[in-house]
Amino acid sequence: MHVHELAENTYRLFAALRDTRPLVHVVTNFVVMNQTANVLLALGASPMMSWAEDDAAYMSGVSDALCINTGTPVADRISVMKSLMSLAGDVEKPVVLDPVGAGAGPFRTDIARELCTLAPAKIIRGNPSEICALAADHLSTKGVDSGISPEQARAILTGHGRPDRNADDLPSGATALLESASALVVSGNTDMVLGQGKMVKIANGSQLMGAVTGTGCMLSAICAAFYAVAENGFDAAIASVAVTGIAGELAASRVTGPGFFLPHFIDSLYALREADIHQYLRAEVHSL
Ligand SMILES: Nc1ncnc2c1ncn2[C@@H]1O[C@H](COP(=O)(O)OP(=O)(O)OP(=O)(O)O)[C@@H](O)[C@H]1O
Ligand SMILES: Cc1ncsc1CCO
Ligand SMILES: [Mg+2]
Repeated sequence: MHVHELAENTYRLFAALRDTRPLVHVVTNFVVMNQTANVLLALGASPMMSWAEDDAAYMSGVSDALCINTGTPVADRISVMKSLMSLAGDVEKPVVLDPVGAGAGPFRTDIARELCTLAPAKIIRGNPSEICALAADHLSTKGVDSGISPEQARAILTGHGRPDRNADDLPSGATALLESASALVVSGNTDMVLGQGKMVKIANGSQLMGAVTGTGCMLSAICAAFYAVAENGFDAAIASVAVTGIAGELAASRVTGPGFFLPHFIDSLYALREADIHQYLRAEVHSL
């Protein structure tokens, strides 16, 4: 597929999102809850941030997509996350799992791994070491930050460089994890979207996105909004990464540091035009 087709598909999904205004139920961490709701509104979706167990069955019945983020995993939240993912799995509702801090100690890693077994129609979006902690038992996350680069993650996830690897009979970490997901998004200076046998690399974004907290969490919520209107998780993930990166780049061009970055990111998402997607998208398609 050509970058022009990726841009066209991204805009088609963006327009569909704005037309339908999907209800996105987000159970996320206490650090980013408010900014995530504002980002979803600016994008054109309708956010709902409840984490009450009493609310779970009703919300699951009316929401168009679910985003689960394990950033502040207190007991009540873990329990409602599991209930919501199971309910979503029953009706094949689009789900995004953001395994914040997977690979930073056994507590978080185990929670993320258990959530991975629920709701197969899901995008898993994390930074390089979070995804590698799920796919390849590679434990290198520093708190909530990645301990490895996207390129190192690519080598680990595809099994590249492993002496025992036989492409025919040994599934790579990514392939095995994709049995419980429709797409994997590994974010960083370059983002990778992995699906069965295919990968798209997207080089948009700005260093400032790593200088404020929660851009990854917001990307995951954006993935859920796009998944609500997309035919599959892979296309939803590409559109989400593209839109987030381009809005981030436009915001970064208007500020001198992280302090004002976030409001400009919200404004850039709100004002994003079809022409911006065509002009700025930098993507490459690879086979895995
Ligand atoms: N150096 C960079 N250059 C370009 N874009 C970046 C850079 N660092 C992060 N990004 C972008 O920021 C977003 C979040 O990615 P990141 O890997 O920082 O997530 P994260 O570690 O999960 O963040 P958080 O935990 O703070 O939510 C992605 O859209 C990514 O493309
Ligand atoms: C900083 C931080 N700590 C727990 S969750 C979170 C938000 C970014 O993942
Ligand atoms: Mg994160």
